[in-house]
Amino acid sequence: MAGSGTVHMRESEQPVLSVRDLVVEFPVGRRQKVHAVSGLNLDLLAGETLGILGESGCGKSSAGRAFMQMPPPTSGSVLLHGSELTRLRSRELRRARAKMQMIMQDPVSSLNPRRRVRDLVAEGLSIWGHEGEDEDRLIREALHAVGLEPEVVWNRRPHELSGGQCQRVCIARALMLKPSVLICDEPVASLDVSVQAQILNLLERSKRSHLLSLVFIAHDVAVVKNISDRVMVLYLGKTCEVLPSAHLDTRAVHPYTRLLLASVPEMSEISEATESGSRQTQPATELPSPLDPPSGCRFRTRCPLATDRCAAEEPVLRGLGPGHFVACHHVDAAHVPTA
Ligand SMILES: Nc1ncnc2c1ncn2[C@@H]1O[C@H](COP(=O)(O)OP(=O)(O)OP(=O)(O)O)[C@@H](O)[C@H]1O
Repeated sequence: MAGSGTVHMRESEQPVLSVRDLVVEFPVGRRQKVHAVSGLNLDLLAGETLGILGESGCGKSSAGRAFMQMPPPTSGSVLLHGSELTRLRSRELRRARAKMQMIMQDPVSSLNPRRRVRDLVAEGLSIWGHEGEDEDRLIREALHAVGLEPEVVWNRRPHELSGGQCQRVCIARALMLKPSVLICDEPVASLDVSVQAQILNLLERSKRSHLLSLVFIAHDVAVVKNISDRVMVLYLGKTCEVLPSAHLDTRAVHPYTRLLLASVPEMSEISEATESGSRQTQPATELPSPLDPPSGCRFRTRCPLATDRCAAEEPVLRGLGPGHFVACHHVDAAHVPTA
């Protein structure tokens, strides 16, 4: 199903999360709309981390929020363990959604400032009927698991914690619901560099201990490469390329992926070494308006390879090799370095 943009590496497995033809649009005034996500397809397999990479404004957060139905997408399908979330209403949706939790970029503002840590972590427990005598024990265990001392933070409010501690509370709160999918939307972007690695390690550990699948949304190429098994590159709401993260810097061929790699010094050295003269990336320019995206290939206005065909015909996502898909008229398997 490469032509439909489906990215499914281990064909025999049932995905935990399947997204088909996802469209997210935001009306602006009477006539216009922001085309935030335009026909996204993905399969997330058990235990894998899928990175979604792209510049600010490419639609990463809109996609992640639409997976959660916060708000529901304009159209398309979101199947979680085979259950179609877009058709569920209120109570059923809350229950189904407990299996998919989201960690946001700004942990402080995603916590109710008036509530204490104990109550913040307890939020949502009622969905699983864990209220009652063992609730405090579960909360203590959850705090321990994310590296917080329950005795120290129990009665604290978010403003009495650091950003990293607030993100740990958010992770504890999410894990309390025993999700199978965790959507992490730029979970370290607002944190000090010294704390970022700790939170990334905690997410890795939580993934293993809770048998989670992760969708990891970020604009930071190095962070996405390090934490993900596969990377999906998004540009103006469309998928450009999907490939195993281990091959991101050596085998990526879409001109947009190469542009992103060129912005990372240690990766651009490798990219330049594998790049032919005709595939040099252009310097960064402005993202076109998502109110009126370019016709055909949305990247064509910034692409060094663009031709008339790119304006007339939208490239379809097609397979170049195992787990490697690209949507570009001008690259094929022969462009993928083999070394
Ligand atoms: N509620 C909204 N109303 C109108 N436009 C929106 C809304 N939310 C997002 N957008 C627009 O949709 C487009 C995609 O935004 P989105 O936040 O999904 O991108 P992103 O890749 O996650 O970027 P960032 O990392 O900056 O959040 C942007 O043009 C943004 O301005």
